[in-house]
This record gives sequence, C-alpha cells and structure tokens, in this order.
Amino acid sequence: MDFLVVDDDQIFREATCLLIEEEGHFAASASNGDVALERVREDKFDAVLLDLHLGRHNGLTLIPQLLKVRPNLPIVMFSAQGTVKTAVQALHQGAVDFLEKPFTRDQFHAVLARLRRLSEMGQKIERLEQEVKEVQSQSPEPLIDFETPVMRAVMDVLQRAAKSNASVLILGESGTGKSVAARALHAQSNLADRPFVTVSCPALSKELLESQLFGHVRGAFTGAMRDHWGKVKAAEGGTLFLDEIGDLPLEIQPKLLRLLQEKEYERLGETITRRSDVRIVAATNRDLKKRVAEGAFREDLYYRLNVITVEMPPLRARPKDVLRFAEHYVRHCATQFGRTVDGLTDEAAECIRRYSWPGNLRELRNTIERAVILTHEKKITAADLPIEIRLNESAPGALLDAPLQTGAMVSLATLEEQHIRRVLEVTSSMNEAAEILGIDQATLYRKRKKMGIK
Ligand SMILES: Nc1ncnc2c1ncn2[C@@H]1O[C@H](COP(=O)(O)OP(=O)(O)OP(=O)(O)O)[C@@H](O)[C@H]1O
Repeated sequence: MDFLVVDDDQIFREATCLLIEEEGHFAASASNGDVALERVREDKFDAVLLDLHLGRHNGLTLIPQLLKVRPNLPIVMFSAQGTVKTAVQALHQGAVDFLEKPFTRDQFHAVLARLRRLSEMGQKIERLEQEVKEVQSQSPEPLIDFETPVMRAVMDVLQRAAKSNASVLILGESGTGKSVAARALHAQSNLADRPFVTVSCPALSKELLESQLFGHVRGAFTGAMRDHWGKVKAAEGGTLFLDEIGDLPLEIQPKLLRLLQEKEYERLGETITRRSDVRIVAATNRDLKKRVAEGAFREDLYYRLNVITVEMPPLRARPKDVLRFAEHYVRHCATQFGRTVDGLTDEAAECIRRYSWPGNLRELRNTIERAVILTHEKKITAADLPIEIRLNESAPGALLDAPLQTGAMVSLATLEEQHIRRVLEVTSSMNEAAEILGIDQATLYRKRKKMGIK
C-alpha cells in the first residue's frame, strides 16, 4: 500500500515512514496541510495518516478538504493529545480510525488490517461502477454456449485456464472476440471480484504507453505535470489485459518481461522498485512467431506470455454459430433502439450464412445494428444488408475499383475503409500508415478496429 504521512514534527514523521516501509509498504510525507493537499491531488495514495496538530493548522479541518479531492480516501488521524472527544470529532469529519501517538507496532498492524479491508471494498465499488458503465454502454450480452466444436474447445481451455493464475495469450483475427474472451476468463477466475484493467498497446506513443502501463512521476518527460499511477497499479490483485500485444514497442518489452518474471516495475522517472501482483492476459491478431522471427518481438517475452494459448477461430470457421450470433444481435439492437424487429427473413439469413465475414463478429454486429435501424419491415430482409453481403463479396477492394472508375454510387465510408486497407497492406508499420494517411496512430487504430481491419 502507498501511504501519505502528514505531520509537522519531522522526527515523528520520519519514524512513521520508516515503520511503514519496514512493513513492506511505501510512504511519502508532507509537513503541512497545503503540501498534503497537493500530494493527494497528484498521487493515488491508499491511505493518509494525519496528525491532529499541524503547526497553525488543525488536522481536523484538513479531513474534509482531502476527502473533497479523493472522496474514498481512508484517513487515519493520530495525536499525542488524544481524547475521546477529538477521536469522535475526527470520525465525524470522515476519518476511518484514530491512533494515539506514539503507537506500537501492534496498534499499527490493527490499523493496517482495517485499511486493507477498506481498500478491497473500494476496489469492489470501482469494479461495480465499471460494470454498470458497461451495461450502460450497451454491449450485447456475450454468447458463451457454442454449436461449433472448435469454439467449444476454446471455451473449455479458457474455463480451465481461469482457475490457474498463469498468463494467457489469446490469438485470433480482429473482431473474433478476444477482448470478450479475456473478460470472460477474468469473470470465471478467482480474481473475479478484483479489477480488470485493459491497456491497448498500439493506441499510444511509446512514451505514453509506458507511462500508462507503469505510471510516472512529475517531470519524467515533457508534459508530465503531475505524478501518475499506471494501469499495473490499477490492476493490482486482478487482471491486466494487454490488447494488441503484438504491437508493443520493443523498448517496453523488457519491462513487461520483468513484470511477468520478477513481478517488479518502476514508474517512469523514479528509481523506487515496486512489486506488483497482477495476472496478465494478452491478445493479438498478429502472428507473434513471425514477429519474433522479424526481430520485432522478444523471444523470451513470447515464451513467457505463451504459457496457455487459445486461438479464437474466425467467424467463417464457425458456420453453425453465425446465425445464432445474428439473431442474438437483432434481439439486442431491437431493444437498444426501441424497434419492433423480430429476427431475419430466410433470404437475409441465407446471405448472412454464405458471407465470409472478414471483420468477424464486429462486422456482423455492425451490419445487424445498421439493418435494425434502417429496416421498414418486421424482420430484417436481404435488402437491409449492405450490397457486398447480398452479393457475397468480401474480398477487400473488390468493390472499389469499378465504382471509382465509373462514378457509381459508393459511400464515403466505403471509400475511406478501402483506402485505409490498401495503405495498411503496403506499409510495414502503423506509424508509416498513419503518416501516409495524415492521421495520428490512435485515430488509425480506432478506425481499423471499427472497420474490423486486421
Ligand atoms: N461471445 C460473444 N457474444 C456476443 N458478442 C460478442 C462475443 N464475442 C465478441 N462479441 C462482439 O464482437 C465484437 C468484437 O469483439 P472483441 O472486441 O472482443 O474482438 P477482438 O478480437 O478483441 O477484436 P480486436 O482484435 O480488433 O481488438 C464486439 O462488438 C463484441 O461485443
């Protein structure tokens, strides 16, 4: 845990920090209320130990100010002149405990145990808030019972892997459901009530990604105005999901390897080594072995991640499941958009069954969403589906050349997608492609994901 000790008495402040560090925790200190407020604004402390008398300030009045900055921050008040009255006052102001100075190691242990319970409760609340947000973001309920044997085998491995704490690598084309599988794995594991934190590896520059993962201290790089805790810390005790791991820059790979092997890391710009207890689940649509052969991915990291690997099959390899997913999305979208649409006509079902879905589940979901919004009928008809699905035309670029030359009707969105596909085909990195397209990497990453481009 990370503590902030607020006391104007330097000797006691340092002695308390030492005691905390001897117990294997981290301690920072502040000598007055203003410094304490600044530190709490900048850093994610797990608890504050606050002296009642801070020179001209009264620690009691500082409690609501600290809680205004971080509403769930556990504050323990301590004082040499502890009276029942001041203890009660501190609790009324929002402190969670009161310690009389000087306190013994045993008294401190008792407080620590209480703080740990509070911190777990806080994590639970954050997790529930996250779940509520996800329900509000209206993703369809994941289907988990599959007809296709290969998918059943995948689910079986995931279920068994969930019970161990081993790293899991999820491979598969874009849109096959790797992120959904990672969440399902977490939900079935012993860490289900702990945090699940996602990091999208290619969405950020190398520096920002490193800081997002491990955190940084103020001044670590230009623009680092304040201390920052990374996602490794946010995932403490739970699962850290590294999406698109195949695009993790080479410079960050040794740090991730160290996190996996030694469970140690440092924040950017800081020399203090921190321990972390997170389970790593990684996913990629890249051929990681090929990336290793090309020298773009470290072999030792690949083997460390590759303890348990599952491969999400593309949708075209799960023919029996395609219509079940389609019907599932129709029901979901009809409810979401308040439309009375009930299933697919036979003709529409046949188009969906025959099409090869290069963008996998994401493409299917987008297609159904569009159809549910646009249809005038009670069931989705073939006419509600995009022309390439009606014509069973899924080869990238196949539709493009003719419309471009003849000026036939084609949407800007289709043109944009085809152009992005082509540039990605002929460039060797996201960076190069983004430069040619005149957009930043994060935008390209989002567009690629939305369009289901591998
Ligand atoms: N089991 C499932 N049931 C219902 N919908 C699913 C399921 N799995 C995935 N989906 C839907 O498919 C879409 C793509 O899923 P997801 O983001 O998990 O794919 P991905 O393989 O991680 O893609 P990428 O490689 O581009 O990150 C999402 O809209 C998701 O809601």
